[in-house]
Amino acid sequence: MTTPALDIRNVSHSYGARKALDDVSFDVAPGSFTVLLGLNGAGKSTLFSLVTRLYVARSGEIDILGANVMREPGAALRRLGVVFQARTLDLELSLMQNLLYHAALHGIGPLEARRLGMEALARAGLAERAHDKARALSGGQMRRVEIARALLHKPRLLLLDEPTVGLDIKARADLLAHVRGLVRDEGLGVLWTTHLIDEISDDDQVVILHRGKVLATGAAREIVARSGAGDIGGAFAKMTGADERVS
Ligand SMILES: Nc1ncnc2c1ncn2[C@@H]1O[C@H](COP(=O)(O)OP(=O)(O)OP(=O)(O)O)[C@@H](O)[C@H]1O
Repeated sequence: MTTPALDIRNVSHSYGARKALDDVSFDVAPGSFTVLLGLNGAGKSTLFSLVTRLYVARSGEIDILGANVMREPGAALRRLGVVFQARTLDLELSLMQNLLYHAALHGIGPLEARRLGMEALARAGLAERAHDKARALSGGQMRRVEIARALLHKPRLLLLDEPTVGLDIKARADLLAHVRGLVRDEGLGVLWTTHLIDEISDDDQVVILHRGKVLATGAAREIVARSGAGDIGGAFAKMTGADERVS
């Protein structure tokens, strides 16, 4: 069996008495676009914090390409790229400076960092903007730079936490197409969190997370078929109660 890009087994986490994650298990295969679908408060950000080791899981195991985040954190985190929900570019720096800063944090020397930076910007369609300040970019372009930065050290797993928040319809579609292209062309494993049904394609892998529990995993079309609903929004509503529709 191929080693999963991300393997989450029986993970639980509480904030005081509030259980944010309850025995969560799923995996992300290499070269798969996996959507973590859940409403606000489902536990998506908590899960991100555990995978990135911002928090320590109270119970359960998390492996990134076979490296355990607790026992081998250095190896695990080197295989991981993350795009957080909040924007994190320095707007006063150029795109290249933003990338070089990240490369330095990963111990990549300046010459190699410039080469990798130009390569990453070209992949993002932004090579000609390398020396523009980040402030001059549109929201969608900024997201692409954040993705380029997250991929600079060549991780095999990319996590994106609600990356389309604040983008218009076209920028959302472009960003989705860009990331799906990375999955297809480079075999990256991607975990994309959202509460937006229309970001899911029939062939995507989906994990439905609701109030800290995984309610379903599998290809979107299989989840829909199993539920007897007409579409993934209907399947979600059936599983969670009709009043809890995702948009
Ligand atoms: N630092 C914290 N202290 C206490 N409770 C928290 C904390 N962070 C999250 N929670 C609670 O844990 C649960 C899961 O929250 P989490 O932010 O992980 O969900 P989410 O799916 O990412 O939602 P959102 O999209 O709104 O960020 C919620 O009930 C939330 O109120």
